[in-house]
Amino acid sequence: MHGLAMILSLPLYRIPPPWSSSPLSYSYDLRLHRQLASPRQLPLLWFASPPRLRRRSLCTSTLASGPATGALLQDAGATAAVLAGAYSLVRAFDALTENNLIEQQNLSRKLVHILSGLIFISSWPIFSNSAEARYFASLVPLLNCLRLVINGFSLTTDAGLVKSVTRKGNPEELLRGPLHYVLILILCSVIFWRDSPTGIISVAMMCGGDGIADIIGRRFGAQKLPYNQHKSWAGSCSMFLFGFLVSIGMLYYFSSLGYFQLDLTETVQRVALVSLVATVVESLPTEVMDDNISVPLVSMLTALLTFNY
Ligand SMILES: C/C(=C\COP(=O)(O)O)CCC[C@H](C)CCC[C@H](C)CCCC(C)C
Ligand SMILES: Nc1ccn([C@@H]2O[C@H](COP(=O)(O)OP(=O)(O)O)[C@@H](O)[C@H]2O)c(=O)n1
Repeated sequence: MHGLAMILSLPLYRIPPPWSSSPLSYSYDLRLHRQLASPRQLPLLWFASPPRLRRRSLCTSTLASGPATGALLQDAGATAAVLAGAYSLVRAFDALTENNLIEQQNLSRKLVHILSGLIFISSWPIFSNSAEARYFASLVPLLNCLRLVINGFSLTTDAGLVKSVTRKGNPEELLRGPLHYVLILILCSVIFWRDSPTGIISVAMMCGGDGIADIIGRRFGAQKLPYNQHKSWAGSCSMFLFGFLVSIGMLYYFSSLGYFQLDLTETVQRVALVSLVATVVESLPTEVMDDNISVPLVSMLTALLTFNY
């Protein structure tokens, strides 16, 4: 059976809406299990199959080498691919700024700020279901952490990196916002991973919420906050809205892949609360803690208290 015919022969499963309060139906599991039992028909849904079913197909397809070896190879490949993606993203924005396709270095930095973390957590499903997968994934921010430290102390000079992720082009700046950013990604990968909404929401608020606040606030932030003349209503409102929408979108993405099931109404209420708390904290006129620490940490705490995992 050639490729197209094979794909067309696949029964079109309707993945139960991730917001359904009832767990995956037995008939769905049974049908998908039947489908996965035959390696030749590893369906396009393999990627989207609930993790517990994926283990069987992985074992089926790696009987010769053993499931552990298959998972190790999968995680090593995924780590290499995401590392390459991280390097390419920074290089791409460096080139766009160099060629004046992005007129402002700050805009370039903020787009790297928004995209890096969101694409990173979006890549989590390509890692295996092994217990070690989260540690492989955390290698990406860890190696970027080392890169920031080495360049931050000017042990080497990566001009493209400095230009793409610093405000003023000083290498020491790499040791503040960017370093805090990757440390949070390591923490969320190892502690929460893709099994909990907490880490996903924290990264979404740090990247989507805090990142957009700067872009919108700098451009449309004429009306300053009464208690902080450096922050504006436009920046804070955009942080709340974008942080909320990106968090909901990322939770939908992971729940549609079967990592967890969430009740829509409760999730909207809880994420709105997390986004509100993070937005208020970000707007405070304190310089005690970098936003890349305070925003994800307060999001983590609020999400843990509301989602309980
Ligand atoms: C610009 C960044 C932080 C600065 O924040 P702020 O000072 O504006 O508040 C982000 C720094 C990103 C870092 C250099 C690279 C991180 C890569 C990430 C771990 C993996 C991305 C992989 C994906 C495939 C792009
Ligand atoms: N809530 C916010 C956040 C930022 N901003 C604007 O974005 C600029 C940078 O914000 P920021 O110092 O929080 O930037 P980062 O620390 O996130 O890099 C501020 O000086 C404001 O012009 C805003 O107007 N309202």
